[in-house]
Amino acid sequence: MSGLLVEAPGSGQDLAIEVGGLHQRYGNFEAVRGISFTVQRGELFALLGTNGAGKTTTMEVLEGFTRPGDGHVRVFGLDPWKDRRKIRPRIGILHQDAGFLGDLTVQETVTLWRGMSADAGRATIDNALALVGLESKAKVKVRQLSGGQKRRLDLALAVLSRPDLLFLDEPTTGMDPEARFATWKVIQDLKAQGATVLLTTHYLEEAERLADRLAIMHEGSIHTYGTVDEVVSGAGDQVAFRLPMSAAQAKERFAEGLPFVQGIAPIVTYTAGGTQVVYTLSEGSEAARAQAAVRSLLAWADGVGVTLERLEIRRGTLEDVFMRVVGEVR
Ligand SMILES: Nc1ncnc2c1ncn2[C@@H]1O[C@H](COP(=O)(O)OP(=O)(O)OP(=O)(O)O)[C@@H](O)[C@H]1O
Repeated sequence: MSGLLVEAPGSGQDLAIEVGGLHQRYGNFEAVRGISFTVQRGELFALLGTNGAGKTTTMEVLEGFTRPGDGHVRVFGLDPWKDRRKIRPRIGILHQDAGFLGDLTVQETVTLWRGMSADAGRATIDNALALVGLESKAKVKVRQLSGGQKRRLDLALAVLSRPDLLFLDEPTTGMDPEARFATWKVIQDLKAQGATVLLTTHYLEEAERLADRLAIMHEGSIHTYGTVDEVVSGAGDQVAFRLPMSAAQAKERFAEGLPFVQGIAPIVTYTAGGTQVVYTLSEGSEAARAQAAVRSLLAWADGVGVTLERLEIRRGTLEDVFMRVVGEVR
């Protein structure tokens, strides 16, 4: 499904990023295989995907570090490679690995960075450190920071010049839940002040919390995209319950297996406390369908004389969609 156009609601000058049919190669290897998407100004767009899907490669083209291969790429209407001098002052970049000098303190690092920044006047060092909660570490050497603290320093540098467009490549990797939450708040605040954000992450919850729209990439192609609600609605509802018995007891009792519901086989997981059974109803299923599934399961349970514990109808999750995308193309 490469070459899908992921259109932002706006167009033309509302767009911060336009990518159309981008192909990107490393020698004979095609890392990006004809992807298309747009990001509207002020929007937060998340690129999700498996390891090696091509997310960082795409970011590097948009950041002006790599010459685009085939296809159309624009950042604020300009060519990110040819016009990188014009674009650079307007963007902030958080790389996966910034490569700090370990002997410098946090404050010295930010000072050095600020000296190289094209628009240094827009933020003070104290502000930048306060923004990411590193004020108390100003005099600490970078090599003494924890992994999550280094990631926060990365973010301070990326936002130092208050950029119009932020590229955040896995911004919360290595952070504890509290630091991750604080970082989400920083990103939301920057967005509220008008920044456009292109984010990559392996944390699906992060995308669910932050993204206006997202795309799931795998092996160089975009396989699904849309708002979080649009993407999640493709997951289908699930009907789930627990049987109060061990795997051995369940196998003995239901020698012929658990029933199919609407032609769908259950996914059965045995745990110490019981047996979890889940049916994923097809894409776009309606409440009536889930209700009919529950009815037939209750009839089956009455027939075999078993209690369905914690019986529920639940909405599919982004994780379900992600696993299906990855599973389908394997
Ligand atoms: N400089 C390079 N030379 C050759 N191959 C490369 C180079 N950089 C990346 N690749 C390959 O291109 C593919 C895409 O890599 P990329 O870093 O863009 O993926 P990603 O989606 O960011 O992955 P991850 O989530 O693991 O960071 C991978 O198969 C990777 O091995």
